[in-house]
Amino acid sequence: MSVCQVRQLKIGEGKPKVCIPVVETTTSSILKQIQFLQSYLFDIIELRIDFYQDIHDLQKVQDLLMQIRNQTEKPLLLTYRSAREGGQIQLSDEAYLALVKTACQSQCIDMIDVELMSGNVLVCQMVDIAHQNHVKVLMSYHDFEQTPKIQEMKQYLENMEILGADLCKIAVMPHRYQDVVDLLNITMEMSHRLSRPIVTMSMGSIGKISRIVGELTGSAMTFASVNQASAPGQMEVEDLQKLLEVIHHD
Ligand SMILES: O=C1C[C@@](O)(C(=O)O)C[C@@H](O)[C@@H]1O
Repeated sequence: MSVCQVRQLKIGEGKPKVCIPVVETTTSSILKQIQFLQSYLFDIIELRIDFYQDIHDLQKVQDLLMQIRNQTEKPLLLTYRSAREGGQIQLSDEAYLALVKTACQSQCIDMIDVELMSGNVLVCQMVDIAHQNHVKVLMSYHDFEQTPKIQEMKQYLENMEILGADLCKIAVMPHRYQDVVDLLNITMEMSHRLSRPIVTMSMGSIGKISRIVGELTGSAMTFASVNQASAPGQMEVEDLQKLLEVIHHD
């Protein structure tokens, strides 16, 4: 597996890196939650900005990012998850681009989520802005309804690499155990084939196994919750850390 370094963190090496999404809606509740997280063991904070009530006010977004940066040195991933892919709101292309620009230029974030399905032109613009500002791109694809065909999932991951992703991520919904096994199989294959770390998860209850076996299959990051999950199947961080430790090998 290849490695993507963010601050001191080497994503793609050793145990999967644990990311905790913050899904609060106001500046004060977001800052409070991040303060609260300090007592937990994890690697990355994901700010789910689609939950933020002032997402349309870019000055407020910038101020928020600044306050977060002053509060924690943890690697910070900024994610706008579109309603189309299971998030809270749908921004226009212009608003999405402006948000990405503000976040990357703030110099307060380390990684940004870019949705593959935004279209190649927009994706390339966002990747350029991120890289000009030394922000890593976690490119993503989500399907909350089903697990796409194997060939399709592989193609998504390949396209992400071609479009300049630093990390390539897919999150899909299983309906049967075979869907979970398919996801694990393509993870193993693509983590060898691509020259970027990949992140995969099979959501929901039957997909939980995919959130703990990344060290074996080659999924470099896994998402866990503290009180509030941002997707079905996420485990509480303490439970996840125990399971990752049990599976860990030298
Ligand atoms: O894309 C992902 C993965 C995720 O959907 C999950 O299944 O854990 C959770 C989201 O917050 C994150 O942006």
